[in-house]
Amino acid sequence: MLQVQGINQFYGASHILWDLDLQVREGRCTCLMGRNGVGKTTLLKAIMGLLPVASGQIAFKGRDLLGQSAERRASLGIGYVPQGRQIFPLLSVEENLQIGLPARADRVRQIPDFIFELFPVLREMLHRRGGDLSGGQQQQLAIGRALVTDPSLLILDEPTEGIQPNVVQEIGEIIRTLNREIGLTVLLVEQKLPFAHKVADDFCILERGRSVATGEMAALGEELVRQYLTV
Ligand SMILES: Nc1ncnc2c1ncn2[C@@H]1O[C@H](COP(=O)(O)OP(=O)(O)OP(=O)(O)O)[C@@H](O)[C@H]1O
Repeated sequence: MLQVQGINQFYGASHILWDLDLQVREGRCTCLMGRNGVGKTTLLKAIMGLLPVASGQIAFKGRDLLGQSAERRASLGIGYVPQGRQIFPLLSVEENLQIGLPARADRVRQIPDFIFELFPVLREMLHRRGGDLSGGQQQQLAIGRALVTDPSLLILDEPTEGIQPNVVQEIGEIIRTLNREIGLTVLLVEQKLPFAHKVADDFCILERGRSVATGEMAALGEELVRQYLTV
């Protein structure tokens, strides 16, 4: 569904992503792994069009993405939940969700009902300020906001970061439901190995901006974990 080929990316003179390939198969959940600073967030931002790339190709459902704006990539069916969630603390839950919808002069921004079926707490908290929600509720809000346009690929950057351990499991169940029951293809960055094992089908490990190992999650061996993932 998503094919990244030979991507090179620079921050100024710093070469961050090196000839990087990534395949995300339709209907599956792929986990992008690697230690801090290896380029995971940079890769997601490049896919979303939030950072320019120097060379390479990115295709979504066979269509070239690199010539498209970030807004256009979202409208083609890619939802993005950034690292740190980035909800607006002073806006209501409803306003935060509406921000995910494209602006239409001819009608009120209507939040689809399935969002509240997936996240009943967001309906309960609809008029509360985003900043008043707990960390887990904010993560649901951030995922809900990425889903209001009904994407076919959902990209999540460290969805469990800063979330209490008992809520991490809840976030995992939400991602599993989205992927296995609703059929969304998922690409996520995740550093917690047990969580990755629970939700993901495939892995791709980055090391210093290069893809160094890929495969099925069930086959991720101890040697790769020791070499590239443990700190
Ligand atoms: N805006 C920026 N300007 C310059 N260098 C940057 C910028 N953002 C990130 N970097 C550098 O790019 C490299 C990759 O960073 P990136 O955030 O993509 O890594 P990551 O794997 O997502 O790490 P983490 O798990 O800590 O979020 C790091 O060396 C980082 O210092």
